[in-house]
Amino acid sequence: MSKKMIIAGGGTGGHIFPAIAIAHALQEKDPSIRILFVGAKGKMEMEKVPQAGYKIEGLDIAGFNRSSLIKNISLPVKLIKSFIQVKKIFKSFRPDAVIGVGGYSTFPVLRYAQSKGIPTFIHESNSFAGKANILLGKKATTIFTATDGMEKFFPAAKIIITGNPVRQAIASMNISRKAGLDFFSLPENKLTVLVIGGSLGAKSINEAILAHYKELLGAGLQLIWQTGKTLAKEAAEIAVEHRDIWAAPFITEMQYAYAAADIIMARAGAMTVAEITVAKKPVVFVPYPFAAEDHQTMNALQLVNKGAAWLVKDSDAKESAVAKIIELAKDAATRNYMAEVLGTLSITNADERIAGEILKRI
Ligand SMILES: CC(=O)N[C@H]1[C@@H](OP(=O)(O)OP(=O)(O)OC[C@H]2O[C@@H](n3ccc(=O)[nH]c3=O)[C@H](O)[C@@H]2O)O[C@H](CO)[C@@H](O)[C@@H]1O
Repeated sequence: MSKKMIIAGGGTGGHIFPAIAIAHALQEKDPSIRILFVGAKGKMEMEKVPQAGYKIEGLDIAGFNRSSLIKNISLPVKLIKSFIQVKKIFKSFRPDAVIGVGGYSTFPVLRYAQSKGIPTFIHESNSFAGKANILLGKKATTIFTATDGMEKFFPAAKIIITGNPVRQAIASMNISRKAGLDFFSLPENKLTVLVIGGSLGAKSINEAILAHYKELLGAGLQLIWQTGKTLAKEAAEIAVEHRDIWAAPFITEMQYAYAAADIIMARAGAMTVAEITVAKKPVVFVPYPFAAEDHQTMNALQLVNKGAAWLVKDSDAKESAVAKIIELAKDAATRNYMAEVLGTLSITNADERIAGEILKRI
């Protein structure tokens, strides 16, 4: 009998893309497996998961809004509604196992599975575990983590350190720099700076580029700029004026961006960090300072402490992030050193390992 699995989570790319990577790896190991994603209505997964070829159901769930408490009034109702939806989904799909990748839908789906004695698996991509995952970890079958030292959040015997599952299009790194640059219609003779604001974009990074892009161009650099939604219009206007700038709110084919890049400026979301180690491109991180427990700074420091990256604080971004990029562009020795260290940290088989460990246990 073919096995059936639910993958639950989403909200941002940092949860969706590793989930898709795990789904592909499961399917590769056992093509008869049936996979259903469960996400949150209106969130990015409702678009990205079907694009990757999988079915998804959306729950009416919402996250806890830290900035506006009043917006949480409808939360209990939504939670109850989503538990009813989850019950229905389980009744018709009858999963043999459930995988939680973090984000809105993870909690109700895994909680329900655990109450029914269905094996649950968690993937925690950050070096600081989220509250929902900590709670779910107690009854989970196995918890896959990106880094060591996670025993402070989860039962030690359940942890397997796999690293973060970078999707194969990026992990295989089989695109040349020229093919990457061609994709963005940029020439080969200039160093290329790739700016990644994370799946939702980064306001402070965009403001830094807007204020100083002329210095970047003046230093002979060209730019691939992923803006997210904020300031996307301004960026698009500048890109029309300047042939050396390519800008868009979202880059679907990130493998071309990594191939084209010589230097990266980025937020330090867990998957972005994992992908940069695979791409082995020198990087200046500007971590998002309001992520839970400042985990982006922790993600970035793991590379910075090894000499594989530089860090600019969000509050200094406008002032000095572009200057740091120009400094790095002039310093080939540091760039080479960073690339070398990044190579020693890269993990390209986490998807396969996670899939293998799950299949062993169900
Ligand atoms: C603000 C915030 O709380 N962000 C969190 C969120 O970030 P976010 O969703 O930005 O997460 P990550 O940096 O981990 O991953 C982004 C993913 O989106 C992809 N991508 C991004 C831009 C683009 O144009 N195209 C594209 O495909 C990247 O290749 C990557 O696979 O989830 C991460 C993983 O839990 C956390 O570490 C981050 O702290």
